[in-house]
Amino acid sequence: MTFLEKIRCLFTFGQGVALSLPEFDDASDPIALFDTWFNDANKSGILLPEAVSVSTCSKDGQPSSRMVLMKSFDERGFVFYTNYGSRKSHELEDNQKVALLLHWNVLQRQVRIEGTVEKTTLEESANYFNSRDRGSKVGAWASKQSQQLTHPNELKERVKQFEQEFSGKDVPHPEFWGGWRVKPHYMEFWQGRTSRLHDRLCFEKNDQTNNDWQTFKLHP
Ligand SMILES: Cc1cc2nc3c(=O)[nH]c(=O)nc-3n(C[C@H](O)[C@H](O)[C@H](O)COP(=O)(O)O)c2cc1C
Ligand code: PXP
Repeated sequence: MTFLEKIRCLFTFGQGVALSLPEFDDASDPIALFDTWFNDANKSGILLPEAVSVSTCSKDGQPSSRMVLMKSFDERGFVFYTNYGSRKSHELEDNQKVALLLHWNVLQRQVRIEGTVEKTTLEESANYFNSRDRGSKVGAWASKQSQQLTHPNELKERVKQFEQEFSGKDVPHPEFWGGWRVKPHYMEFWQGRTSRLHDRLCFEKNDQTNNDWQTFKLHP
């Protein structure tokens, strides 16, 4: 983003933004557009532009959402890492349908993604786990994510226990911790505009085996 664009964003905040939209036609690729928007978000100085809401659904149809950090994306999908014993992971095991939501407020932009999940490979999960700092690695072992604490000091005690267990050694990658890749079949790019006359650029595909996206626009 240029300095001038930043100033224009500041002045138009809340009333739509002055960033130009890319050309949009049937040949457009939503991953390439996401890449452009993600770069804009990174350059804009927004804290944690990679923070994304993940919505899952329980067997009986109860949706739930939480934030995670998106660690990578490409043509294959959007990846985040978590505990495979967590609530979100249990729900994703039962129902692979998932929705992601990103909001970059300074840019007046929102991206909606719908798709299905698959687990990242063991190698991919281990590679990412091994890149984390030691404290977060120990934390992953200590946290029985989404389970109730049985007593107030349980988490602290478990951290101590695993610090001792791995003292002087590398912290290994736990098999209960890894990535989910969201394979999109619907993506919508929302750009705020004046008078609430926003742009909504949508991409949809019916066949996961190819990269043929249909494009259309929606009323705001
Ligand atoms: C900004 C932000 C980023 C987060 N990133 C992650 C993440 O990448 N992975 C994760 O497991 N939890 C992350 N969390 C915690 C989750 O929001 C959530 O509390 C946790 O994963 C348990 O969710 P669940 O019980 O629905 O499975 C993050 C929270 C915030 C606020
Ligand atoms: C519980 C948990 N797991 C994973 C992450 C992902 O971030 P990182 O791998 O950078 O620690 C976060 C980020 O808040 C988190 O809270």
